[in-house]
Amino acid sequence: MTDAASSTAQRFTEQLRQANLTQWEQAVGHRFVQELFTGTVPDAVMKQYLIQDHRFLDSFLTLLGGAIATADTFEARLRFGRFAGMVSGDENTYFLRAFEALGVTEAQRQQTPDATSTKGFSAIMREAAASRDYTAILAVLNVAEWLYQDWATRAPAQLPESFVYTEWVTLHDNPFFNEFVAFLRSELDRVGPGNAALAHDFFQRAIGLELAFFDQAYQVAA
Ligand SMILES: Cc1ncc(C[n+]2csc(CCO)c2C)c(N)n1
Repeated sequence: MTDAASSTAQRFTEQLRQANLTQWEQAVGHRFVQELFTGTVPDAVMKQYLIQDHRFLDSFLTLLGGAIATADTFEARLRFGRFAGMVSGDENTYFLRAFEALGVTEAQRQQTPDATSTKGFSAIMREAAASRDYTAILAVLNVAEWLYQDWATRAPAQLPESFVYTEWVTLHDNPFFNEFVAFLRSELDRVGPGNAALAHDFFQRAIGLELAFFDQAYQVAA
């Protein structure tokens, strides 16, 4: 192996992914992802997924706030700040437009209880943010962002017609997002080895929740 290749193989974030590869691939290759690419997610499943994911976004912003508070460089704080602005803008309008296109009413959204995996995600994101530990926060952020980028970049060139599907792919595969994932990985590569057990713990739990999150969308009456 060349020096460059061996140092790539030893990246801390790659070690984390390799340690959880089975679950990672199960999530990235999930039925939901396959059906998203072909535009064949049953409407009831897509509605349930998006209702739950819109709630996920609320806790996610708490986690980003934790990253802004605990990052150890000004540059990192600026990056997280810019990203928080993007998430609070474009992505939020995607949800609202998708709810309208799918005929999801405000009442339906309010009456739908939190799925177990939504509660689990909310809890781990709040736990990581409350820990005030930059490594723990980065471990959860890396799973949430990198795993989504991984499946989105595996999408076929020809995407479905409806923006409900297509935009959910392109939101997770575009130059701004890809650069942010690269940044998240380099930050965890840098600080993670100093607190490896903690990083592994949060990373592993977050992957299990990602898988459960896709699964729960199918646990609705179609
Ligand atoms: C369960 C679940 N896990 C990860 C993501 C991905 N994600 C969450 S917030 C965010 C930032 C802006 O897009 C991204 C990429 C998701 N949506 N739902």
